[in-house]
Order: sequence, then structure tokens, then C-alpha cells
Amino acid sequence: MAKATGSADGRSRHAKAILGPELYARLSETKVLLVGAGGIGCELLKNIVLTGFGHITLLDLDTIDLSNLNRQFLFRKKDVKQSKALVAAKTASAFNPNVKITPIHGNIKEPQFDVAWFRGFDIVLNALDNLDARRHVNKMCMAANIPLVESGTAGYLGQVQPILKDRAECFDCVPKPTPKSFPVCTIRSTPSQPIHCIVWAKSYLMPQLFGEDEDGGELDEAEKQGENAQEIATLRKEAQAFKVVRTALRMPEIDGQGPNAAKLVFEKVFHSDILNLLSMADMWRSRAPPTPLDFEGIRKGTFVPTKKAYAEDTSAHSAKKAAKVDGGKTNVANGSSSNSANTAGLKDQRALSLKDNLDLFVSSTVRLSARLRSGEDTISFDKDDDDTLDFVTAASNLRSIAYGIPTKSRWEVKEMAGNIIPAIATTNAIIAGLIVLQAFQLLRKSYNALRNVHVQFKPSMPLSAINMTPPNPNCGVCRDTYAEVLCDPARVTLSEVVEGVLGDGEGAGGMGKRDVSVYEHTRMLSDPDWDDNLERTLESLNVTRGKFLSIVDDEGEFATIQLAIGVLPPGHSVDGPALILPSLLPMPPRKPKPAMPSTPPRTGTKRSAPEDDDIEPVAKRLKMNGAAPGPTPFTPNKKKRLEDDGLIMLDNPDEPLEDDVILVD
Ligand SMILES: Nc1ncnc2c1ncn2[C@@H]1O[C@H](COP(=O)(O)OP(=O)(O)OP(=O)(O)O)[C@@H](O)[C@H]1O
Ligand SMILES: [Zn+2]
Repeated sequence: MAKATGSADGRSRHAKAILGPELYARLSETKVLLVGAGGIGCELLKNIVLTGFGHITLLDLDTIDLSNLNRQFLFRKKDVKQSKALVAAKTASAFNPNVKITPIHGNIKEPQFDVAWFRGFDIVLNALDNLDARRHVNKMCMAANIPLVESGTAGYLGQVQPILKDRAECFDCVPKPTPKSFPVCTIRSTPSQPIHCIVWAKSYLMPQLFGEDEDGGELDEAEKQGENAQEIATLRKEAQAFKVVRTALRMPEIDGQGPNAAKLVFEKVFHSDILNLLSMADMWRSRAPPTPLDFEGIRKGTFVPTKKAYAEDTSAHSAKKAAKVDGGKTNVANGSSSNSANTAGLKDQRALSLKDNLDLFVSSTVRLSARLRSGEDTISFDKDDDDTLDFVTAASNLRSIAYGIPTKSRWEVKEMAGNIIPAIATTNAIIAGLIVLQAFQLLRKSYNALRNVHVQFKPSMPLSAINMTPPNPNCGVCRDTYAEVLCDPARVTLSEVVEGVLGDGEGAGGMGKRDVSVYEHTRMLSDPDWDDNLERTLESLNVTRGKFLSIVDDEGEFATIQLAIGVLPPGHSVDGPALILPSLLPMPPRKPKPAMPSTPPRTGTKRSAPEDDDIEPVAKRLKMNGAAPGPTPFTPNKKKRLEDDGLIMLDNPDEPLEDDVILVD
């Protein structure tokens, strides 16, 4: 066998033999965008560098965390807190001097990574970990008509999906399962499982205390719209009470005052709020009422919660077991077991007593409030941020104890709050190998050889390769017609763009003669009966570089036009035209008669549900309009945040639920 040497020839001999001279030669000219330098990304970067892909742009928004080191092998302990993209590029560059790696520390959703930028690549490889970024890259690749290889792993399972516009399903052709949902009232008032308390601590309490300040503007707006006055009054009272504790957490430190702010927070959320809830007698007719917690009582070891709480409290239970081993020296009933009573096992995995949870609550609140005082504007939960994890662990356990729900160890809370499925380095490595194989087929244009490949937990058949499925004719992403306009958003109006693209009515497949509505994502900007925004500049409508305008045929007969907003070319005269239309105006085809309802996230249909962190079109339209043309869906931020965590509002418990909603209560 030929011996691979350090020489260029030795390095490339095997790749050349396997790929053939033609593809191998082309690889050195190939421009690849690799998005994500995490578990899959590190493996994949190593593969493509060693194979000889000549120009690699590696983009990741994150910095290296200690917990990444077990599998993200391009990083070392000294690199912790450094940019993933920069360190990965530096480490991998040494593997092959013929390859140029351009690292970018940034978010792929930033405006400068627009359609023209995507078009600069021959192929895009995704090594991401979230739906939102995957959807974004999928859409950009559809708009730029660039092949994409999508991938993901979850423990022992993995998948690789080659995507090419018009040839195969895109990432959004098949709807993705919605996350498990909990009714908001379960989280806010009537938790019955540990996860309810964890979601409450992470998505409600943390943002209330350490998130952005809500100025009440939304409540004023809702009041103007004639929303339920009692609900608004309750929300206002709640917001006011939180203001007091928020201020205490941000006050300049007076010696020893830190714990006082923590006590204030404790007394609000674990005592007063619970007393308030108890006053709603109806709520507790058919369920056990919670017990308000007593800060000083827990401290002194004199506070004993209801029997129910202790009977079910696993921390007390395990502490009791530990106490037995301990010769029964520990006083469990008053929750004052010392840490030494249950130190068996790893620190993170031990059960915390009531007193342990109180201490952890105080210490983590003090640490977080010190961070606010030293200049951090907002702090949100991050499973790798110890202060936030300690806070969510302690706060959720205290709430659990108040409600008689079993408590969880810090380790379990991290897993549940961080939605963690343990990452397996081997699965990542297999997937990274499969991505490269599919990338070769795309570069060779061997489209019949493309496969969706699954790594599965079946020792008899660990890999399954499935033939490509044609695009879903009702897909709201890849069945749209894409075009790009270059413009100065400060100088061009919405009507100039829309009318320019639709032409005299004959262009755009005759769509210009039809009634159209215009959206930016799910935000409606105009419709046939509402033209207030047409003479506004794109900039004033916040439609700028990297965004899309969707032009939707009101009759639904023609495909939607997606207009990517790009910038004027360099050197374009400042006095030159503010708008450059595509040389060929888009010609959306007639849509097939849908046999079944459209599946994917439908940008640009009036009934589309708001997704991710977008605002409902009607709410936005009201804001832009100033006046209120009709009833407004009232969506305060707090609710929104809970919804982002997969929660839905139930105004009344008898409300019919969608099939995919799991009712937990
Ligand atoms: N919008 C985005 N733009 C750029 N990079 C992104 C974006 N979203 C996610 N990423 C990156 O994708 C990578 C995914 O890698 P991976 O799934 O291994 O996640 P991780 O954060 O490194 O690990 P873990 O979540 O298990 O701690 C991460 O490095 C993450 O920073
Ligand atoms: Zn599609």
C-alpha cells in the first residue's frame, strides 16, 4: 500500500484515487460555507480540510465552553471562552496547508449574510443545533439556489439530508414536530410536575427579575383596545410588584445588602404570590393548595411544610436515606440537613434539602444581582452559565416544595431546562462523514445518487439510505418564486418595489393585474384594502438588507414571490437609482390545487401563525397604523416568552385543543 507522507502528493493520493482526478481538481476551487463549529461542525471541518475543499468559510456565533471539549476535538482547555469559528479554523488549518479557511464569529441571521453573499458559495453545509437557524439557511439556499446538506444528531440517532431547489424536498417541505406544550395557567398557578416548576423558573421568573424591563406600554395599548380590564389590572399589579424587586436587585451594593434583595424576591414569589393564589378558593376545590414558604423559618429550621410536600419531596426522601447512613444525625423534617448529609455521588447529582435550596437561591440571586450591578443589562438562562443554572435549580425546587411536587438535582434540572439529549461523539463523526459523501454527489450533479441517510439505533442496520422525495407542492418555502432587488431602503418606497417587480401587469405571469398582499415574514405590510404603508420607505418599515418581502396573490392562484432585499453594488453613484430590479422579473407559476392544507410555516398567508420570535401581523399592523381598526389579539411579552417555550394559553380549561398539544394538568 502506498505510504501517505507529509508531502502534498502523499496527502492527496487517497482522496484523488477515490474521487477521481476531475472532482478532486474541482474541490480545490470549491467554495464551501460551513455553518456551525460545534459537535458535527468540528468533525466536518476536519473531513473537508483533509479531503481538500479549497475555500472554506466557517461561521459560528458562539464561544467555546468547557462542556464542549469532550467531543469538539479542535478545542483545548486553553481555548475556553474563545470564538469557536476562530479556534476551529486555526486548529484545522494545520491539517492541510492547501486549504484556506475563513472564520466568521457571527450569527448566520445577520443582515450582511444576504442572498448575494450566499450566492458566493458552491455548496452550504449545515452543522447547526436549532430549528430557527436551520430554517433560515434553508430559505437563503432556496433564494440563492445553492445546494445545501442539512444534518442533525440526537444521541445515537442522526440524519443527513441533501437539499436542492426543485429537485428534492427542502428542510421545510415536511412539518417539524411541535415541542411539548403546557397550558400557561399550569405554569403560572397550578404546577403538578417538576417540569412545570422548571419552566416557571427559567421562562417566567428569570426574565421577570433579570430580563428586559417592560415599561407597561403593551398593557396601556391593550387597555386602549378594550381588553379585559380585570386581567390588565392584575397584570399591572404583578408588574408593579416585580418592579420593586427588580430595583432592589439593581441597587448599588451596600455592605451585606445582597442577601436582603434575595430575601425580598423570595418573600414575593414564594410567600405573597402563593398567599394571593390561595385567596382564589375556586382554584383549590379539586386540587391540593400550595404552602407559602417562610424564609426565616427555613433558615432556623423551624418551618415544616405540609405533609404532602414532604411525603413527595424526593430530596427530603433521599436526604432521609442519607440520614440513615449518617446515623440519623441529620434533621430532615425541618429541612436543615447539612450538605454533608447527602454528599454521596457527584456534587451535581445529590438531592438538595429545603435549606440547601434556600441557600442556593440566596447565593445565586446575590451572584446574578452582582452581575447586573457590574453592567450586564439582562441575564437569561443558559445551561452552561452556573449562576443561572443554580438559580433555576433552587427556584424550581422551592416552588416544587411549596406545591408538594418532587424536587430535582442540579444535574436533572440542567438536563430538563436545557432540553439536553446527551451528544455522542461517534454519531457526530458518522454524520460528518455522510455529509461529505452527499456533498460529493451534489458537486458531481449526480442527483439520482442523492440519499437521505439516517443513523439509527438498530445494530442489524445502523444506516438507512432513502431515495430523495420531490418537493412538497404545497411547501411555503421552496415552492415560492425568489427574486432579488438591490436598493437603498432609505430612498425607496414599498410601492416602488412592489409595482416595479410586478411590472405593468403582464410581467410576473400576469400577477400584477391581480390583488396582492405584501408581508415581511409574518408581518403584513399591505393588502388590497389597506395601503397606508405603500408610500413609506422600506427603511421606515424595517425592511432592510437580508430580509424578504413576500408578495402574495390574494386569490391564492399564483405562487408567492419572495423578494430578497440586497444592497446597491459597490461604486453605485449616490445620485444613481435607489432601486435595481432583477433583469428578469419573477414569473410565479400557477399553484397546484392543494389536495390538503399547506404544511410548512406559511410566510405570507393571512392566517399564518406567528412563529419563533415574530410578532403577529395584526398586532404589528396596529402599531404602524397608530389607530385600532378592530379587535387586537393581546399578547403581553410574558405570555410570549412562555409560548416560546412551547406553552399555550388556555383561557378556560374546556377550550378544545389541537391534536399536537399535550395537556398536562
Ligand atoms: N444562528 C446561528 N449562527 C451561527 N452559529 C450557530 C447559530 N445557531 C447555532 N449555531 C452554532 O451551531 C453549533 C451547533 O453545535 P452543537 O449542536 O454541538 O452545539 P453546542 O452548543 O456546541 O453543544 P451543546 O448544545 O451540546 O452544549 C454551535 O456551535 C452553535 O453556536
Ligand atoms: Zn420545501
